[in-house]
Amino acid sequence: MVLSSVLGFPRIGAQRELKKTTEAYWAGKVDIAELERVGKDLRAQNWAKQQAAGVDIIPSNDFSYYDHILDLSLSLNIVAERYSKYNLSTIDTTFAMGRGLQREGVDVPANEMVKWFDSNYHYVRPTFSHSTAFKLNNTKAVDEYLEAKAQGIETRPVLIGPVSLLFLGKADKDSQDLEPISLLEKLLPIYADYLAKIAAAGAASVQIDEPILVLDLPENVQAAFKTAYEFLANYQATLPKITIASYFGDARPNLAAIKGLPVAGFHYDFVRVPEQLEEVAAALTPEQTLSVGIVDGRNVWKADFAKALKIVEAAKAKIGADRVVVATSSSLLHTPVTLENEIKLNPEIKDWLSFATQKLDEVVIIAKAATHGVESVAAEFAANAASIAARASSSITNDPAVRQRVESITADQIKRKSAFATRLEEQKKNLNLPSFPTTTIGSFPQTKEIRINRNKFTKGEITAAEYEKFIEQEIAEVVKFQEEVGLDVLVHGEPERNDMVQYFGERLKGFVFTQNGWVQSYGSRYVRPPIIVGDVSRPAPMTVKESKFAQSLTSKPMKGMLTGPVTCLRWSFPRNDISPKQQAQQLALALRDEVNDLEAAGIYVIQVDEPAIREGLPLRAGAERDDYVKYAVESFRLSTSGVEDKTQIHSHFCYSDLDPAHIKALDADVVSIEFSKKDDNKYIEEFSNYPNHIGLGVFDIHSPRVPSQEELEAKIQSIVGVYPKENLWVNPDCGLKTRKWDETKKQLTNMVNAAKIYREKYSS
Ligand code: MET
Ligand SMILES: [Zn+2]
Repeated sequence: MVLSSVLGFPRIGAQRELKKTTEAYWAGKVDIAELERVGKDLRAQNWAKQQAAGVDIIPSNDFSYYDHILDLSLSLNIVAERYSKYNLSTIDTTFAMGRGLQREGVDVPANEMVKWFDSNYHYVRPTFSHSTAFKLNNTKAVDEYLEAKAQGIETRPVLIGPVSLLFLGKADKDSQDLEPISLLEKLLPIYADYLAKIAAAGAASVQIDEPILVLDLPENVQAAFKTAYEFLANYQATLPKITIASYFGDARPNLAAIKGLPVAGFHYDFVRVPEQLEEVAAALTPEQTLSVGIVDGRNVWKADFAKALKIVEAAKAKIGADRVVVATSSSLLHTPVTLENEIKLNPEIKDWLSFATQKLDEVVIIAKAATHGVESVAAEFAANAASIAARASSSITNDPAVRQRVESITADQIKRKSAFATRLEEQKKNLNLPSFPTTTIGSFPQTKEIRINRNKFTKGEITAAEYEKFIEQEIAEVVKFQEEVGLDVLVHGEPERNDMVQYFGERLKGFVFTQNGWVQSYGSRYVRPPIIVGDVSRPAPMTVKESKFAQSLTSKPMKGMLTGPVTCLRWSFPRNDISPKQQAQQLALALRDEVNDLEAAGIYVIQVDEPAIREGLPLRAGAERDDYVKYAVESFRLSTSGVEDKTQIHSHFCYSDLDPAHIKALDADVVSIEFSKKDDNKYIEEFSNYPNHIGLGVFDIHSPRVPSQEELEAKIQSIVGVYPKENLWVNPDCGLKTRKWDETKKQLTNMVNAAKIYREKYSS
């Protein structure tokens, strides 16, 4: 019998219940009991849903109020003294580590937050130091297992594995010489103890995620798998059966490191890399099971049942039905909760889609077909085949004019007219900026008022003219504020944008939108990625009106603000019927028209944000990665190279460890990079010979905390020591949309004043 399995389910709730309560808790509007009640409710619903769908292996401990990696850090006491010294409750420590905390007697910044592999989820990076003393602080996984059991549902707890936990963490400030993986032997007994408690509670098996198996790993990390899992196998107490889960890529290069480990089975992602079946199956011992991840945990398209079944059948043929499990490729955390409430979607397109809830059925149906034959689910298979065929032949997906334009892209289109040095001279004349110019990354606080008005407009309660007037007022306020505080390159504040990708998607042909398709990005920040269904083009200008209006209010340069082609692609659900490269090129051409239109309208500083460029980088070195870098860079250049030398192109990056070579290749005149939480010296040096101009973020915009002017001066000082000062800009890490106005005012005032100190210091 082939069992069905789910690696994790979205925890946010179909109506974003988790966000609403967490934010209410932060605002002091609900107490911890209410927060926990909502959490419990969500878990109960998710388990019940999976049970009702007939899923055999249902996960628990996939729930989190903020981030599941952070939760494990707390459970294992990976909590720096700067947090633990306040003796906050577990949940408040979690939030302090996730988002920083500043209130009476407490002032502590957040831990670094980084991309979860190549997804748009972010985890809070564990920080290890010589003084890290692992111990079991709580038994979250046990508690949630028992909670499900009390509901009559047997679950398989999920934990991040010890090797990945260490490897994905970093050395804390006070212990920069520490290599976290060296702590493995200290961590293992605590980890084993945790597993023993899970077994004692009655759990027969656990899913241990070791997602780093799809990365290029140093030898000592490869060797750590053997150390870890042999230790666990030999532990004095009984532990649950372990399935090691890998996802998002190719595990083959690390197969030697896990082959023969004393565990019950392995899970691999066959949506991403179906070719790995042969080798990973051959590496199993005769008792080990193979969990075949075949229903896409990362995208919204219906699984192709026939294609999926073929892979499952191939696995069966190799190792026998009883050792095969049909599973989601990864946790479903990365997909929206359900398609049921999408009443506005074009029914033709809706029929091509499958969200987390629908994917439960897919896993169950494919497992059934693998167990009892396709006849047992004949109707489901027939309907699926019809839907797959309908999409392949639909006119929605193909626009010959767009295809033609992509075909005719020339080398000249991906090159600015002159080299940077020449452009710089033109820009100096055109823009007349001081040294250490200050700017922001684009968005200003998205206030309740903005959201209310946008909602009213969407619902038709106010007219387009009324809404436009409201937006103009907002822009005017933001411009006025920036002039008062003394910023040099202004922005219009992006009040008209619900989201930096959605806004563009709504104005481009080829995208569709959901009403409730939210996916967690980090903490209580969720995004509703647009879905690219067809060839992309720009019917009309998208941002010119707002930027032009903003420029009319000030004599300072107004920065136009666009989301780059790769980011539009990465933060949407992409098509799986044409290549990502083709989609990026289509987007780049549409954006090129917009950039040129902005310039024609008198906007001479234009920022094209590419925060997602890093996350798209294939996880391993090799041809696929080289190819990505090439088309990602070319798409950016295609969108920005149509302008004159005097027009200054900015780009912006946040969240992740970037490769300076890739950023350099974009040839933007100015780049801004998230930086404030990177206190390690190596980051300061990383971009120090960057040839064009650069602004390293001086404060964390994810935190309500207001750094003092002195703190910001110290930040600038640390940069000035290493970088040519005439190349430097001063800016925050990223946009301010999630901040409150009072925080923003204080933060920017301190930032501008700190920059002025340096401007004076070096003027002569
Ligand atoms: C995630 S990058 C965000 C850039 C955008 N221009 C903003 O300021 O919001
Ligand atoms: Zn950003």
